[in-house]
Amino acid sequence: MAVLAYIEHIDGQFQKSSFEIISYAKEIALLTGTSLTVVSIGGVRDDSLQTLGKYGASKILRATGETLNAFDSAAYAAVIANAAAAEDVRILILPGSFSGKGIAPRLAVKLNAALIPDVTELPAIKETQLTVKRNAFSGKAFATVTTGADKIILTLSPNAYKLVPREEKAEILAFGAAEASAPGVRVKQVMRESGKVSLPGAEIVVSGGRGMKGPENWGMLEELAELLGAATACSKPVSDAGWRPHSEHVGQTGITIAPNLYIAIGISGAIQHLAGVSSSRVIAVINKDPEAPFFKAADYGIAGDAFEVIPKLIEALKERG
Ligand SMILES: Cc1cc2nc3c(=O)[nH]c(=O)nc-3n(C[C@H](O)[C@H](O)[C@H](O)COP(=O)(O)OP(=O)(O)OC[C@H]3O[C@@H](n4cnc5c(N)ncnc54)[C@H](O)[C@@H]3O)c2cc1C
Repeated sequence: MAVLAYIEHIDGQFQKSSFEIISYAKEIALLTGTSLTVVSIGGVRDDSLQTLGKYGASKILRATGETLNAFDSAAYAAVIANAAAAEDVRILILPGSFSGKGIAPRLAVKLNAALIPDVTELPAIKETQLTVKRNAFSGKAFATVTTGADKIILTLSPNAYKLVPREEKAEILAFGAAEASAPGVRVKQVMRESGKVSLPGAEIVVSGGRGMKGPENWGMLEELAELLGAATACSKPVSDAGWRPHSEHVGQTGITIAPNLYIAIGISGAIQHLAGVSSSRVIAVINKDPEAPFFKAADYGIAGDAFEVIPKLIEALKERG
């Protein structure tokens, strides 16, 4: 019984999160003495697919077709379900991303599988029982879940597993598109902001809150982000006010991120905000109120006015070159 991993790409390019999925899935295949099959959906060039061999993908099923050019959770779930049946799979690994969260429940229903979302560690597998740790309550707690189900789907939290370099020669096989019914919503065009670091998989995130006073002050956050190679994010009231796009809103009702470094500027640290960022490896807070709750969750803190601190940080980074 093989292990199957679904990996996503942006315009044909794989991100670090996909290599994490393959590293993690390969380790489970080794633990269970089985093989790993990777499913890639949509237009990806052969040379990009070949790079997956560096993390242990030796068999890649590539599904292409008109209905698969834009993300559609029903169509993608149908392809992965077909691949799981063809490969006689017990354990499926999906990213804990927007698309993974859309596909996983549909797939669980199709395959009559147990779904364990947001796992953070390798599972312990004893005979038919699989036990794994997962994030619970928006990252405020961990749960340890055991299942003996015939089919098991795990979604892996971003940045939860290391990259494990391996040298495998990837064999790429064309896989038939699913007979998915016509999607209810048809995507006509996808426009991406080019040249910006994408928030979900970013290593460093510079985030601003209501303490930034208004959208006209975001220039310095963007400059800081650019110098650090970081993505930008914001608190909910900031996106609600239209200062920043909703795609940047992190927290309980926004997206969940787990970068290596999260820099929170002028954000109070409400529990609903922390729910989306508390898995960050290092948290640095800049707030003019030394009593701001965010300092309790921070690894580093600067109690100071953002309008004085940020220009100094920018200057120091420029001097460093
Ligand atoms: C059901 C529900 C869901 C929610 N979901 C989310 C969510 O997903 N994400 C989210 O972010 N919020 C969410 N919220 C809102 C959350 O409770 C907070 O209201 C919000 O996070 C506060 O945003 P803020 O920290 O930007 O603003 P504020 O609370 O107004 O804090 C601004 C901070 O900036 C500091 N400051 C002011 N001026 C400066 C300066 N010059 N320099 C440095 N610091 C300065 C202040 O000291 C203060 O700490 C949710 C609320 C509810 C009820």
